Amino acid sequence: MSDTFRAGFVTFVGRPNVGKSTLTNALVGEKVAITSSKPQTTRRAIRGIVHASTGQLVIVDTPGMHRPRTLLGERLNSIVVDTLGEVDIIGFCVPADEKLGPGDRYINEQLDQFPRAKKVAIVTKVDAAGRAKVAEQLLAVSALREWDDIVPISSLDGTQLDILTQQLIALLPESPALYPDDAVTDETEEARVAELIREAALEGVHEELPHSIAVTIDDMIEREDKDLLDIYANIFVERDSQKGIIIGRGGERLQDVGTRARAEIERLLGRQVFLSLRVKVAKEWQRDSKQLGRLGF
Ligand SMILES: Nc1nc2c(ncn2[C@@H]2O[C@H](COP(=O)(O)OP(=O)(O)OP(=O)(O)O)[C@@H](O)[C@H]2O)c(=O)[nH]1
Repeated sequence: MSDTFRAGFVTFVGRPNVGKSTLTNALVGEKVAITSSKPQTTRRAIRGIVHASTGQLVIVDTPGMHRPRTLLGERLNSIVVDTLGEVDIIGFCVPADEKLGPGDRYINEQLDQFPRAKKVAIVTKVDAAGRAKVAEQLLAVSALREWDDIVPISSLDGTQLDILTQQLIALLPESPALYPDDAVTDETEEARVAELIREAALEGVHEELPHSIAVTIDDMIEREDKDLLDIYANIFVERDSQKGIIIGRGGERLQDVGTRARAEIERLLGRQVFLSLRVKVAKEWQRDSKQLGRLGF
């Protein structure tokens, strides 16, 4: 072991649902990227920061690569390309419990455009596959290209996460720390609160609705007579019918979203909050560049 300190950026790519956000959270040890069983819930380049004695690993979380169908889709893809051009390491994630498919191969081929980045294959979810299947997947992945490393992991039970951190840091350039050693993310508190609300609103909704939800924060203000933070937020959807789905019969669903979001926000901020949620319709916001800008994309 040398005492060289290393620091730099990594991003995880892979098909939707392969476990990129869960891996980010597991490595950072705190909830920074939202996770969901729905594909493509990640929209922003969120950084999580892993601190080790050997170095500092800054994780840039990108949306899954996919073929764009809307303006939002195009912006997401351009975020991915911008991100990949800047990072030191690209971690290509494939799940152990599904055979390599055309989607994985497509993404792997895209990586040729980023010769500067080291490339590490990460076989995720090994807890969900038997030993033979994991071995088979490692073999299949190693045939795709000359990887700088191949690491099988599980974010769920923690298998090999320390090893992955060490291997990734070993591939980073020599550098002093890039962030203070108590920082876990450079996202603003407000952006993290908005993401937690979006995550709560996404739970249990189907099909195209996930892409139609955006959250903005109007205000976060201290209550005068109490140790309480008042948060005023908007949930934007694209159509009146979607508004009904979010609100639910007699407002029941919205109340439930508020309760779950508030619990997560209180955990993040370590204090009591009052959360006021309003559901608004912004017609076809995904296709409208002015509205995309207003909603933070
Ligand atoms: N069994 C198992 N499931 C996992 C593991 N990691 C993630 N998952 C599950 O896989 C699903 C997708 O995980 P995410 O982390 O949201 O996947 P993602 O690749 O970030 O997805 P997008 O944001 O859609 O690109 C969730 O239901 C996770 O609980 C793991 O190590 N083992």
